[in-house]
Amino acid sequence: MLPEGLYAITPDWGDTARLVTVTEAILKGGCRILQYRNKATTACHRDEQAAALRGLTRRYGALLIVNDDIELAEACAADGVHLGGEDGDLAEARKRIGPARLLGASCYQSLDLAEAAAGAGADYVAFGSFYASPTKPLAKRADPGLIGTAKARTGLPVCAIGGIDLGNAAPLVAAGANLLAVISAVYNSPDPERASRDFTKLFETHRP
Ligand SMILES: Cc1ncc(COP(=O)(O)OP(=O)(O)O)c(N)n1
Ligand SMILES: Cc1ncsc1CCOP(=O)(O)O
Ligand SMILES: [Mg+2]
Repeated sequence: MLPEGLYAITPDWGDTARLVTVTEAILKGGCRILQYRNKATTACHRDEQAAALRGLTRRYGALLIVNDDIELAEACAADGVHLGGEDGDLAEARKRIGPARLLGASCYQSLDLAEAAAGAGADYVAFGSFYASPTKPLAKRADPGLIGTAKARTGLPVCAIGGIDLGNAAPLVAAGANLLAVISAVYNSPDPERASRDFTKLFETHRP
């Protein structure tokens, strides 16, 4: 079962001790779904970081999703994998990971992609970037109106991503987003535990 709320995604940090410390603060704040994403290191270092985050997420009863890499998701016993448009065929991925692991799909600004992802066996569909993203400044923008339509058309939980912070997140939750995927506003916060708690509270106050 997919939780709702903050979906923290790791930044491209090389320092595993710092990554684990800040991630632990985010989990203490209430986040129950974490994506391991590091586009800037070696496969060997990714193995080490993913294993550390697997141990940590288990201690907090949180799900661990691995970005891009089914092999790594299986190797670290993650709960699932997130794939974008250039990360392989979703139906094949579903076959490979079996029914037990979660499959998330990037749909950018496209309802057609979301319907195809649902047909291929995705467990959630992600749209974005909703705002200017410090992590992916060139990502195209998505309209919040997509959220309700995608939920109605796919019947799947919808994740919003891209430039989301505590000042702009509420309308996305009010529009029906089940998950808010966030990198900068939690990992670069002066108080990541508090940021996580405040994102979590938004779901109590703004969920439709
Ligand atoms: C929850 C979530 N949504 C979207 C993405 C982006 O995936 P993708 O387009 O494959 O880009 P990269 O993250 O691989 O750069 C995501 N990772 N997670
Ligand atoms: C991976 C990804 N895909 C679209 S925007 C984005 C990055 C989100 O990071 P931030 O929360 O720092 O904008
Ligand atoms: Mg990807």
